Amino acid sequence: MATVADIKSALENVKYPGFAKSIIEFGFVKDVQVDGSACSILLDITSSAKEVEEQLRKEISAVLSDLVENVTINIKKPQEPKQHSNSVSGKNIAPHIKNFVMVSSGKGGVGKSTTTVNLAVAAAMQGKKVGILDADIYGPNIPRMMGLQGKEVEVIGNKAKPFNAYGVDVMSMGSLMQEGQALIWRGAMIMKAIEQLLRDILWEELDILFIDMPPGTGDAQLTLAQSVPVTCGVNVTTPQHVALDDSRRSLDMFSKLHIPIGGIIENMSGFICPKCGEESDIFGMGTCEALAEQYNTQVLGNLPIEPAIREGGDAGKPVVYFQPESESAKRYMKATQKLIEYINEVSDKVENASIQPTTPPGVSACSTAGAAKSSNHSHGGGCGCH
Ligand SMILES: Nc1ncnc2c1ncn2[C@@H]1O[C@H](COP(=O)(O)OP(=O)(O)OP(=O)(O)O)[C@@H](O)[C@H]1O
Repeated sequence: MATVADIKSALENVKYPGFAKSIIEFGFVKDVQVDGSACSILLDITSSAKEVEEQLRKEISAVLSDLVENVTINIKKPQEPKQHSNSVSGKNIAPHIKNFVMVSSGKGGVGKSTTTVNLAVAAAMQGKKVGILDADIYGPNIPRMMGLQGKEVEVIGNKAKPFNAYGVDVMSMGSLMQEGQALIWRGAMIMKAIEQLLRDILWEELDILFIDMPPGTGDAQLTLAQSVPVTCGVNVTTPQHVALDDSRRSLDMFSKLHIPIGGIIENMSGFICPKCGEESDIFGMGTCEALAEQYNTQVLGNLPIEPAIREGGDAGKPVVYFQPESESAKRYMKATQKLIEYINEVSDKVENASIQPTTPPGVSACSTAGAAKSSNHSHGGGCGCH
């Protein structure tokens, strides 16, 4: 029968992967116990790599196979360093903002800006210090939706002060560009614009900055992910299968950029008749559950087509603030609560501020001229009850 000394002596033949010394010489073997034909070993190693653990398990089992029948190997190792969206660039150009939520959609017109506004206002109503950065350079609708259209930006030094509406700090490319001016955005310009919106705006200390991205997966998403540690992404989609295919691309992008997925908002999920209050299925309902499961995330909420949502958007009066008793407002509040819970779970205990900022002197974004596109589509229709 093998003894502890026999086991230790066999383990002297197991080299620590990548080194000439054995795990015994390194002092990584912390405990060996033998019980008849079984033995258990406790290792405490310095690498978090999966490959190192796998190799050690294989080699230990091999050297002990003649001595004992059953081997239990327990390995203590450091936690794998967490990948952030900015892990490669190491940049964090807005360290005083605790959490960044990237609101994305696979395609345009699905209600991404509407969702951003209502989630942000709901988060402020739930006591958070919140901002919205409208980075949708192709169609910056946030000023209209927050009742800020046409307001002049206040410039202090060479930085711009965000507006405040309904308890939320807001800055939009739309407020910095001259309305109606067309501009073709190319890669480098998009990157510069996104960086300036983070660096040259006097953002206060915020708990959450919601960022309304241009639709799709392009340079803007990449730049943002490399510029700050994005806490999580929220995907907005409508329930039709064609929209879900686009959403997959958007969700794949989150994964590639190491952005945790906070959840999916299924927008225009059914229709609530303003006259009878009845909910009817128009584009399909509940189709995002399977998508959420596939990406190991959650559906934050199913938002119906409700005229009050569109009217609130057009009038600059977010439904969650002005009609808190409406079904949509309640669902936005619930979705926000779920999102905040998720943020609390994933956000590191390490303060964002402890990641060293890189702040080369920037040029004020206020000088940037461009286009403001307004794309408010109305979703009317009826449930057929009248
Ligand atoms: N659940 C809803 N019920 C009723 N109207 C809605 C709903 N969601 C969005 N809308 C309306 O649909 C239109 C498009 O919404 P929004 O601008 O938020 O979409 P988007 O995805 O941000 O579009 P873009 O790609 O142009 O930025 C707006 O008029 C908005 O008020």
